[in-house]
Amino acid sequence: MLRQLRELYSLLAPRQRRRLLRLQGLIVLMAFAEVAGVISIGPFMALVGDMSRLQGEGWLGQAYRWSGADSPQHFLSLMGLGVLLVLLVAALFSMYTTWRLSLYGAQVGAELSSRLYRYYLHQPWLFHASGSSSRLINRVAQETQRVTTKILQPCMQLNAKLVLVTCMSLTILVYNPVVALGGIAIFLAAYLLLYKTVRRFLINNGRRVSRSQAKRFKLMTEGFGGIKDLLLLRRQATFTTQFERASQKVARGMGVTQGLSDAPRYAIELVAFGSVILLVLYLLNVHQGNLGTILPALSIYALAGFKMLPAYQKIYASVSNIRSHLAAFEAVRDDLVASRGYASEMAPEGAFHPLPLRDGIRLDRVHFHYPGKREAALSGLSLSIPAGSRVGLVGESGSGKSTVVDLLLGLIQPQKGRVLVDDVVLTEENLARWQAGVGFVPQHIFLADASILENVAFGVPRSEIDVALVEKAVSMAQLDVMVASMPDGLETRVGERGVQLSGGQRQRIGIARAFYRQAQVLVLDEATSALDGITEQRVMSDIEASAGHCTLIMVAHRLSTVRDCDVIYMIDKGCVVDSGTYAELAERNHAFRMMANL
Ligand SMILES: Nc1ncnc2c1ncn2[C@@H]1O[C@H](COP(=O)(O)OP(=O)(O)OP(=O)(O)O)[C@@H](O)[C@H]1O
Repeated sequence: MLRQLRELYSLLAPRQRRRLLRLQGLIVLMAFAEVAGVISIGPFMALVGDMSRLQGEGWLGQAYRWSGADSPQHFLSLMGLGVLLVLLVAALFSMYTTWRLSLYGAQVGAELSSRLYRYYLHQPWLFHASGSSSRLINRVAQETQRVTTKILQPCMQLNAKLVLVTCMSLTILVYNPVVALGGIAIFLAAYLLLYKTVRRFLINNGRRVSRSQAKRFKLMTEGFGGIKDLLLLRRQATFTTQFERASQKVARGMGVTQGLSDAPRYAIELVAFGSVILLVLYLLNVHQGNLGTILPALSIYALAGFKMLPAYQKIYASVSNIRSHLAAFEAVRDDLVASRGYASEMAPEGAFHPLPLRDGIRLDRVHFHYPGKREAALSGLSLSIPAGSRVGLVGESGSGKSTVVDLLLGLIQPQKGRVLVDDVVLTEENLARWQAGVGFVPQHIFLADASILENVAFGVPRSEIDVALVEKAVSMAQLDVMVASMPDGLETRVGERGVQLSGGQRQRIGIARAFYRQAQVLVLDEATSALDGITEQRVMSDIEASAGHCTLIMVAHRLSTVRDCDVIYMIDKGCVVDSGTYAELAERNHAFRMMANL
């Protein structure tokens, strides 16, 4: 456990560590204030037990004469008030420190969560293509939440209470070593015994919660994501049953951990009462029943015990919570380590000047192998795309067209071969500049639950959207009639993932999004497949019109889409098997004729 906590500490940013150090100072001061409160009760009780001390030469007698109190009772009341004041200051200090500690824990948790989110959003395409988004959502939302409330915040509590218990124990140790050592030994033994008994159980319990939590997120993402199929197939029960089972496991796991952290309190209270009886008997025996001597010691022990008992309980509860939820930290640890020192902000889009394209783009004998796949997706594929031309990529499903598109977009890099823009090889250094000039329209457009305006200018802050440019892009994508018929025009919201729009309308928003970027290279991956023939023709002719200065790369199953292309590449098993104009291919290539239904 200590190893993991050290790792967690090493993940903190220097600023967070400095704050922690300042809080540590506050914690020590809080412990001193609490100790002062406990000690202050001693003289007061000594006086209650033996008022004749006021007449003596001791410091109590001197304080009485100096105070100007007109009677011993008056002095006792003043002392009582003084004790209350010290206790009040200690209580206020403790409240303030606890509040700061909770805030600190929550803030660190929020920062870790944001750091993970930022890290995941900046990961390359393959990272996302080979993993599941529900796993990432679970880590950013749920596991970091557990790290915050079940590890970080208990850690802060643990820290504060350990300092308090140590200071308090040292104080009673100075006051009476026998009583202090006896008391500490009894409580430590009781808690250690409890902890040893439940430790393994807590660890396994935490792992079970992590597994079930991940399953719940997966079921939510898949259930809501595939709702249309679920409704149609009436398979909701499969999902709800699994969800219920996973939820029960999470609830049981969390409940058991909480119960195991809280329940021992009652057993320990019993130990505490037993100890008080033992203490009274011991003191009466040592001081031969002299109440005046016993009372102050007893009050100090009682108050110290009153403060230490919940502190011990908190330490135990914190340790069991931390132990049980370490699995949550383990789930995100590697990603948190990887995200350490991650650039807090990537340069904004506009900061890159697009890489100019004068001659053309060339794929030179590129190979690409997806991790974990036996067959290569691309094996030595070469093709060239002259600047300003319209190029079509056709081929059977799985032949490698989308992989070529991903290479052209710079989303993946070839394992062998080169991607050349003019004669410049595309590398990590110039990738951002290349991407700044490329517009991409995928087959499935992602629409945010926002207005059409915001969806066209996707990712641009609301105040920085160029509305005139959006209007132009909307008109070029043949969307102006639809927008004009909508109640709020460009401000009309489209619903989550664009559920309030037809497939064709969604795709046209995607096309408008590419136009908004004023890209010099436009890549359309099955972008017009959801449009009806007439609309496709109109959108294509608009794209063609605007593509006067644009290079157009189109992937299409429907060959009519690429009919007007300057060159069409036929791809099969990761290689270019033929190329030419539509007419040339239709004349000489049998497979092409089959695809075109000629
Ligand atoms: N993220 C991925 N992980 C592993 N393999 C992949 C991944 N994406 C594609 N592949 C594999 O790479 C090969 C080429 O796929 P690609 O998507 O490029 O074909 P495609 O021609 O675009 O197909 P379609 O027309 O069906 O979209 C296929 O065998 C596919 O299974």
